[in-house]
Amino acid sequence: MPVSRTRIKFCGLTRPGDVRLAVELGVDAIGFVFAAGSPRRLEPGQALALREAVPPPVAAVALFMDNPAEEVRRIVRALRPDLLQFHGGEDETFCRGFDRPYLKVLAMGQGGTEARQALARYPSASGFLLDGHAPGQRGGSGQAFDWSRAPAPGRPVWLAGGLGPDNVGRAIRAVRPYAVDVSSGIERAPGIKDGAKMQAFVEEVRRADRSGSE
Ligand SMILES: O=C(O)c1ccccc1N[C@@H]1O[C@H](COP(=O)(O)O)[C@@H](O)[C@H]1O
Repeated sequence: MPVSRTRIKFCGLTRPGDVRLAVELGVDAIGFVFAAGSPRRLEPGQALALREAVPPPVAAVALFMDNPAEEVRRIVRALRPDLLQFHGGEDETFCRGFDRPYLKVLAMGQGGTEARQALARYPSASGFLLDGHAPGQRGGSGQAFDWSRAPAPGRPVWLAGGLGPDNVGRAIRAVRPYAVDVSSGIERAPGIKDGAKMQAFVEEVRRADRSGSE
């Protein structure tokens, strides 16, 4: 039986060495944060240097949370990301206005969005990223949610929120997502990734993929 491969996205990288290691480990996507107030937010010059360290076919993802359209446009023009990720209250018209495929994030935390209704509001989304925070809160906080509430939208699901080497295997077996996304679970401090945790995360994903095909 063929091994189905769960894609991996590492997010919130701020150092070229972390980007290089992520590429060596074989991750599929690397996320750069432009959300205001985030400790992982990049300045434009820093972001360009990091983006240049992401070779095809690894995807560079630009993450926004209610940023003004003009700022998103400026970053898209300068960085040429492969994919956008919208974490805030952005509507469908906003999300599809930048000529790039995008993921819409659904806040799955307590009191969170009624996921099924939200899915229908974004027909142009390339996929949905399920995060553990409540609506209006920032992501990247390491909060998991009850995976049994994960919807099956018929479009790719990127599972996020509180994942790490210790629970990503269980998460994959519970949700069978297209991709898993991690930030704080592979960090030593916000924006400072930990090489051993990055490697352990990738190994656990591969292990879960192998066990799923047995
Ligand atoms: O990382 C941030 O600071 C951030 C800020 C605003 C919105 C989202 C943010 N992070 C993203 O949230 C998910 C889950 O992160 P975690 O693994 O639970 O720490 C991921 O996509 C982060 O990049």
